[in-house]
Amino acid sequence: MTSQTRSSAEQGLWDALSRVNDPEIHRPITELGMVGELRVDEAGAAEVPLKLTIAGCPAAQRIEREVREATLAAPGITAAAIDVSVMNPAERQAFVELVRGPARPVQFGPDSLTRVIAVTSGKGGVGKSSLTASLAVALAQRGLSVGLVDADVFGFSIPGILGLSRDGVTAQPTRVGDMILPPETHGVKVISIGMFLGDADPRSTAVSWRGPMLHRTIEQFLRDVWFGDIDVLLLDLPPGTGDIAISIGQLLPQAEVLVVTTPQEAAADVAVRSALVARQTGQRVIGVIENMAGLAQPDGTVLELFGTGGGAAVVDRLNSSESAAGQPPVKLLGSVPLSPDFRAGGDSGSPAVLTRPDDPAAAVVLEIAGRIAAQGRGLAGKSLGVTPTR
Ligand SMILES: Nc1ncnc2c1ncn2[C@@H]1O[C@H](COP(=O)(O)OP(=O)(O)OP(=O)(O)O)[C@@H](O)[C@H]1O
Repeated sequence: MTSQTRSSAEQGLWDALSRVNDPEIHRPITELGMVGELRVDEAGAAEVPLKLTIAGCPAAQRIEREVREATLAAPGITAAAIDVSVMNPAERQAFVELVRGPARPVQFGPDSLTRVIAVTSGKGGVGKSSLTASLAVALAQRGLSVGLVDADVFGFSIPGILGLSRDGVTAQPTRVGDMILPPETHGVKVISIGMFLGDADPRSTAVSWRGPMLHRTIEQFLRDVWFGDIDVLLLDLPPGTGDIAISIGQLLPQAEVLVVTTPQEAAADVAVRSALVARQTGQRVIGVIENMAGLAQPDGTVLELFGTGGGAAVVDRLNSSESAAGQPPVKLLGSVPLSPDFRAGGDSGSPAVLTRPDDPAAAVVLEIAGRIAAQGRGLAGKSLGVTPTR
């Protein structure tokens, strides 16, 4: 049925339904082939065939409710019968191609306008995942559309920190054909290896893969997981200078890199090394974040549990290294103090940047997010697709 063959009541209903968005794709269901040939009889009774992408679609109830409400609110409609079915394979393939385009390139290549920021550290346990998740939420709160890839395949913790994994059960991505839609939480689209373990409990499941398998997994995350037009993609890398860091360098050479360290000298040493690997693969280090800095005591003194100066030391060494030639100077973006509430927010899946923005650690992370958002993406080396005129 086309707009020419619809009665005016049917056209009014179609227009009303075009204001209902698919909650995962964020586009009108009428554009996505999810509404079939609708009918309105002379008494104003409407029949709406609604096609869901897959059986058991997690958003099914919400879509059906919104379609019913929109139908009953359309001009002249007196009754609504919503006939829910599931797309056949050809319709599903058409849906995927409509959303993603016919080809399946690795997303976020050199011509993408999405800023890609990989977060790295030398040592484990310095708070890299907590900061990456909190920065993602803070950037989303500033109105940016944000994706987050948990590439820390051995130590994946992002689903837990963001409340997508509770009591051993982790949110699952929706699969439509070969397209994977990442779960969204606190405004961030998140994908993690922890979401691909089937029924295994992520708390007690080890992922022990060699380099090629890791490379393929990251490549699949960037090819099959559909993030849409996002402003920023954050990647939580495993600590150190291993296979994943090198894969990211190959797959996303335009990625910018944030380095997380603690104030401790031993952490600073290895943090510098991980940043140098990133530079070797062509990535630009945009800043250093010092985490686990002094904890304020009730008597006003500050407990420097991990010493002081690690963040500044990493900045100095990166700026004085030979690899700094031709690079903009690296800055210390902030020093995040130790904070029991910040830790507790991550443990409970409710990041302190949302629930306790005045917490000293959360406040610094919010400030850093503001600084990163203000930097914008460097367009050096990027083809803008314009030809100079004389
Ligand atoms: N500023 C902070 N104050 C208090 N606790 C913190 C802070 N930052 C991180 N933590 C806590 O430290 C622990 C380690 O943090 P996290 O898992 O983010 O580190 P990581 O560097 O990603 O570790 P790995 O890479 O080894 O997985 C967590 O329990 C986290 O809640």
